[in-house]
Amino acid sequence: MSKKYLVTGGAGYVGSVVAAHLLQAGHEVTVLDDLSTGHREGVPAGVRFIEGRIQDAAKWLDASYDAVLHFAAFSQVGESVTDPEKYWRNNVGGTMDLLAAMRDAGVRTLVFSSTAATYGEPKTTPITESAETAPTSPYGASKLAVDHMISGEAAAHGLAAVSLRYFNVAGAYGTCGERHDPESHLIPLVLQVARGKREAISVYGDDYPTPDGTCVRDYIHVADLAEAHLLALDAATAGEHLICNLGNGNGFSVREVIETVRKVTGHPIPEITAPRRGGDPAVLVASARAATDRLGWRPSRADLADIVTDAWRFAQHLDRTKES
Ligand SMILES: NC(=O)c1ccc[n+]([C@@H]2O[C@H](COP(=O)([O-])OP(=O)(O)OC[C@H]3O[C@@H](n4cnc5c(N)ncnc54)[C@H](O)[C@@H]3O)[C@@H](O)[C@H]2O)c1
Ligand SMILES: O=c1ccn([C@@H]2O[C@H](COP(=O)(O)OP(=O)(O)O[C@H]3O[C@H](CO)[C@H](O)[C@H](O)[C@H]3O)[C@@H](O)[C@H]2O)c(=O)[nH]1
Repeated sequence: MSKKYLVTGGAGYVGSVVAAHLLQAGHEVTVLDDLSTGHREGVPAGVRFIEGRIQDAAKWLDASYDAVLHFAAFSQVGESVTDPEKYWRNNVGGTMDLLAAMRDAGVRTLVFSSTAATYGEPKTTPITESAETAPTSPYGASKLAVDHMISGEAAAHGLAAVSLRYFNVAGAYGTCGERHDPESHLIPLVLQVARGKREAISVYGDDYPTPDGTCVRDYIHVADLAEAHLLALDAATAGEHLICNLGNGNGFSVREVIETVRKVTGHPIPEITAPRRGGDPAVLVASARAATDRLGWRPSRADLADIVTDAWRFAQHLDRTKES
């Protein structure tokens, strides 16, 4: 049955891919985005677009919406360390306003973009949802605060809520892909070398306790991630706040990623060994068992070469359309 959804942050990377999936499933989709880091042209055709802030969501939200999928946030880990108040105000303050607007409008289902950054430096691998949450950045702390806020909203006011804790999102879906500015994520940065936009890739540390000394991450295809959001909408239950990790359960090192980009693009990708980046855990790999058990989710694009191939195709699309 066709439903009506509000997607906050739907002009951004993950939100635009989820909006495209909702549309393809036959739903009516409205994107609310202030374009602070998003791109108007990234919003899929056929979606209603409102340029506005989640802080003002009450202006547009009404009982005709079946649920909100909430992606709008600032998400630069480094910036959150130097400008933490920006993160508390937007990610936490903005979500408080959004939850109030949902309560007032009687919209009682929420899917929220949480993050592996809520766990901080893991004590055991793979990471389950019962692992200690000890974020190492204000970004991670702001997302954890929102998770706590949502738990309270579910317990006190019967919200049906699912938080999805993404690990390293990568890849693209058609013309929806990753375009952060500045870019900090490994795969788009390595692809910038292949596109001739940067000379070499810096490898942040090769003395970690991992097989090749570089950090290991769990890369998940953004289209697999999007499918989990549709399943989460079905699984959401009044009064419950379900939290699920989303990852493939496989770790790839920084050097393995660079090597995969060399194979996919045919470019030599020069690399420079640089000092460690502050706050990077050596290994972050998800247990996605809860997502499988509770949502019925199974990733189908776990191969790193497939993920990089889709990201490369999107980068070439940007070059063709002369975008950055
Ligand atoms: N990309 C990742 O690897 C990753 C990993 C874990 C979690 N997340 C989370 O997923 C979500 C989406 O991330 P992304 O990579 O697509 O980021 P993005 O920056 O591409 O998208 C965020 C969108 O939110 C919008 N926005 C920000 N504040 C807003 C506000 N107050 N009102 C309205 N719109 C606002 C921006 O303009 C942007 O379009 C974020 O909540 C992020 O914390 C992302
Ligand atoms: O130029 C670069 C960029 C990154 N890296 C390394 O590549 C790995 C992946 O880095 P990303 O910046 O792509 O991703 P992170 O693992 O830092 O970040 C991810 O995990 C975080 C939780 O720790 C947040 O959830 C964040 O949103 C999510 O993208 C890290 O070891 C990083 O040090 C490099 O060596 N060189």
